[in-house]
Amino acid sequence: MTDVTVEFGGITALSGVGLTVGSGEILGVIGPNGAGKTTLFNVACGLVRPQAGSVVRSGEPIARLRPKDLPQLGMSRTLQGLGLFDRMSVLDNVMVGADHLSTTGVVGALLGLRSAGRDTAGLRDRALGVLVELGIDRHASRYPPSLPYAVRKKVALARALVSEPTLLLLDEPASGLSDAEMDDLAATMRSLTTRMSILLVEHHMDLVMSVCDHLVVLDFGKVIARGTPDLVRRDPAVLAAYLGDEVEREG
Ligand SMILES: Nc1ncnc2c1ncn2[C@@H]1O[C@H](COP(=O)(O)OP(=O)(O)OP(=O)(O)O)[C@@H](O)[C@H]1O
Repeated sequence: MTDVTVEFGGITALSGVGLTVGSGEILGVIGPNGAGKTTLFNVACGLVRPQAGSVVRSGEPIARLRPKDLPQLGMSRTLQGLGLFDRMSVLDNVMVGADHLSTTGVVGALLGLRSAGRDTAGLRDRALGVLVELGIDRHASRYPPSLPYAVRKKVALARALVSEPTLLLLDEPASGLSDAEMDDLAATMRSLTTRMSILLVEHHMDLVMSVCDHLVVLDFGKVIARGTPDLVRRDPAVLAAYLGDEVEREG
């Protein structure tokens, strides 16, 4: 992103924000409540269009990024609300994430269109492969409402992975997870970096500090610090921003 500014009415949610997710790196975006993290994530996935600045992918500015353009750009996202289909099996939920790779469409296959059969066999294999990678293949034929939250989160991640993105956008993937589940998520994220970059927006400091290569810290819509977790952790501007947040909450 270069020089991205977003205003909602009179509120400046982002002001001249620039960041780069390097190849194979995990870039974390952190900041106190209201700092602009969600807005930044929404700009990255085309849900919010900035008033100024641009989103650049592989050196090319993207004129009007929309969420449906993400697969063609080698991008994929998970959202805080998991957005799984309750009446579809885990495997079908994951296959939906790869719809653009199929000529007839997964939806066509799910509707029983015969022409879609051969086309989706490959996608089914790929979806199963991702479920195996995430250790949830035994749940392939289950329905999301019958599964624990952590497993449903993995299904949502699997759906984002099946399109084989080279840039994965994760919005608060650790929310609602136990410490052990978070360790598992961290290991998964690290292993994914062999084939993709990750932009991580996350509140949970332990995860951010342990898994990210670099961090960008927002406060009141501006970048107040950037660098390795070790550097950012000791930055006085970051400490002051978070301390202010604590004081406000306690008050
Ligand atoms: N749709 C909107 N309309 C008006 N103001 C908005 C809108 N979305 C965000 N804002 C404002 O923009 C600022 C940044 O909000 P944003 O949700 O991006 O911050 P955040 O860092 O994600 O916060 P949190 O950690 O609380 O989720 C806030 O002042 C927020 O009130």
